[in-house]
Amino acid sequence: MPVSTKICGLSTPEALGAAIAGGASHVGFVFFPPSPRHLSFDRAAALASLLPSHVRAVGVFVDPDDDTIGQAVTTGRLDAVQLHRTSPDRTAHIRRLSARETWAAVAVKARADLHAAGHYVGAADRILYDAKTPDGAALPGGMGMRFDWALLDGSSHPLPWVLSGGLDPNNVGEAIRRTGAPIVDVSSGVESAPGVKDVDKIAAFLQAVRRS
Ligand SMILES: O=C(O)c1ccccc1NCC(=O)[C@H](O)[C@H](O)COP(=O)(O)O
Repeated sequence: MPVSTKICGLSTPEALGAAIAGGASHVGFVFFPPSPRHLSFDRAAALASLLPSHVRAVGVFVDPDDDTIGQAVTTGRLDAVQLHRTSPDRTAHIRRLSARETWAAVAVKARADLHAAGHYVGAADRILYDAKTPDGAALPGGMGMRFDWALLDGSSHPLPWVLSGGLDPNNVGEAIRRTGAPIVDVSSGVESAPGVKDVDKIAAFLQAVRRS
């Protein structure tokens, strides 16, 4: 089964083009003002209009309120929503409200953190295992941090899942072999500076996934 790839935090047509040309299955648009990747809904809609129908647009949010989700879904062409720091109850509510495939981010540092995934059964469609960022960090993701992939050994994933956190063109092949991830997600590993995507790194990442 080929591994799918989400390139997250895109903000220019050039980077979007590299993701599409390299075979990404998903692209991520971040709606979180403190992030260097933050987009307005209009900007995201303009980018989404460039996507072929087989590439899915994922809106990335941090515990969003209903208005934010409503605006994002009506303005942009979002196929899915990805929720960070959002409780299972809120996640279930947003899934109903948005009528979109819903991904719940689970922040992982220790094996006990994996238990949180089970709480999203019935609330989310997919779990995104991401590295836990330090207490007080400005962002819950997109910081190039990875967690110990061995923590996933023997895991019976309660939902379809995505591997994220600190992936890059050099380590993604090993990450896929080690974990059996069906989908991998990357942001800062394909950037030249925070929020600045590098088209060559996007191409190299997608090539490394294809070769894995
Ligand atoms: O990327 C951001 O700026 C961001 C901001 C707020 C919430 C989530 C965010 N990113 C989530 C992602 O899906 C990233 O792709 C994921 O955390 C992996 O990032 P990286 O370790 O930099 O590859």
